[in-house]
Amino acid sequence: MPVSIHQLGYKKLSQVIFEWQAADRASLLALFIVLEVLLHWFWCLYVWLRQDTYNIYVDVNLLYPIWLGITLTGLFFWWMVGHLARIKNNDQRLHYWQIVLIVVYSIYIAIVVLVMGHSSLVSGISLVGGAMLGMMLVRRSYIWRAFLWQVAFIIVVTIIPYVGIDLPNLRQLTITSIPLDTYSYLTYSEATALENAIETSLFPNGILSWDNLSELRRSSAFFWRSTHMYLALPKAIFMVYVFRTLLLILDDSKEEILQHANQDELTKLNNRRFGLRQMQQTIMTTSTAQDYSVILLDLDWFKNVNDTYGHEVGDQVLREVAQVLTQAFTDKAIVSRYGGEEFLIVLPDADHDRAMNTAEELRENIAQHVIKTDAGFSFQLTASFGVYTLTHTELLRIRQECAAAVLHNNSSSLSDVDINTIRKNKSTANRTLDNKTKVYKNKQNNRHLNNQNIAMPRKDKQTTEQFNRQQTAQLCSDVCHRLISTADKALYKAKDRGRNKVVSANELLAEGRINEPRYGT
Ligand SMILES: Nc1nc2c(ncn2[C@@H]2O[C@H](COP(=O)(O)OP(=O)(O)OP(=O)(O)O)[C@@H](O)[C@H]2O)c(=O)[nH]1
Repeated sequence: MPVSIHQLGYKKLSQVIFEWQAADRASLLALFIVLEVLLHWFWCLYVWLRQDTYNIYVDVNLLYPIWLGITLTGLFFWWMVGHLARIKNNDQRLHYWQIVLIVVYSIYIAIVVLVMGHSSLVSGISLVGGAMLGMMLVRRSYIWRAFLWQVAFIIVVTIIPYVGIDLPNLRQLTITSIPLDTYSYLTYSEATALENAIETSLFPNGILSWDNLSELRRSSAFFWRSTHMYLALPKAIFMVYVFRTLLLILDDSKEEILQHANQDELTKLNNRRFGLRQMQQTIMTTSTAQDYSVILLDLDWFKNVNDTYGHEVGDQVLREVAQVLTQAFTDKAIVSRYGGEEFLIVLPDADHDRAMNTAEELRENIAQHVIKTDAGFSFQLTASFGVYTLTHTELLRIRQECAAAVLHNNSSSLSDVDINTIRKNKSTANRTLDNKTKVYKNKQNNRHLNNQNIAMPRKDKQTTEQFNRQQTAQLCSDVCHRLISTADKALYKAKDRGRNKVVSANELLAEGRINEPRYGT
């Protein structure tokens, strides 16, 4: 079905560009060309209606064949709009007609550019805008070639008058007589206007006055500048609008890609990777005046749900439990799907009592939640919880241990890697650095130097910073895994004690039932 403007009103441009079939997009391009050709047609009509005024600027004899050509081109592209949509299932014919479309349009616009002025706004916009729009809608390789031909064409028509060949130009008339020695200083349009003015006896008593000449120059320039703006600006505005929309679409896609990368497809919670990354960030940035808690929960006998009601109902359960979790928390909590039927909740500002109460509430909410299947069954299920809280003093200690470990690893690594470079450049270094740099000479002193950050060569500094970042990230990840594994031990105990329970890892640690996790080493 041919594309209509009516349809365009309802379709988002993103759909037009990315979701339509190739034939529909080519058909849309033909429709845009029809609109452009229509603008040109109305220009011809306007000049023809007011030819008494404009015949001093416009070669009316040339206007007629051009107008006829514009009319035929318009009809051809109007036919193309429907034709391209009709052959959408035949790839070969579609490619053939795409080439025809581009070739005919290129020739058409080349003629328009030629007769309107190849150095005008029209040619600039046609060259760039036409190519951009074309690339969005039809095969890019065709448009690229057409674009190169257009560039070559503009170069040729710029050079050709200098080898004595006259090209048709609506703004130009053959000059048969010119009563001025200063002709060489006049532009084409001024000379043309002058010539026409003489022919139409514009000058009173055949006398040329500079006032008349200035008036002619102004009116001629105004007419042609208005013409170029009329022909070029709608296309320019449209192009910028399309480009802006395209960028918005790209922004949306980027956001969507990021969301997919960080989100669990089934539950729409954070996925494990993103949950861990956020946990790593909070562990180093959260205030050390607050305790830091993690809750790990695992659905009880979930395999039975799958076995009894099927995998789809299992999925439904996971989605509904995720909803229960999302509704229970504020922005600060990090809720993620940690594994199959396991969820991780990080509360970066909760002390142990609050974390235990939260887990208890969640346990009750899940146990009370009724799952209703499409097949008409309804059932409830429970979950077991392991909770572990780091007090703010422990958090501070871990951070200090991490920082110390980074420093330690950093200096030993530096002594292995960088000291060689430094020694190689010893003579230069000795010359350029002050006395303090001589501490580079042995490993011990090198460490001292690094701590003081004295006149380190730029590249070494960057390597050190990068190394520090990697070390910190690695240690954060290590700390997170140890926190989760401690909570997991409590979860295991909850399962052991009959499920549907909340067990505190801190209590297990105090009772000596599990080992103290070690961080930062
Ligand atoms: N429907 C569905 N099932 C999943 C998904 N991911 C994991 N599972 C299932 O979750 C079940 C986990 O079973 P188990 O690890 O034996 O644990 P359980 O049956 O919950 O028993 P306990 O944990 O000991 O209470 C397995 O049957 C997995 O196939 C998922 O995305 N969708």
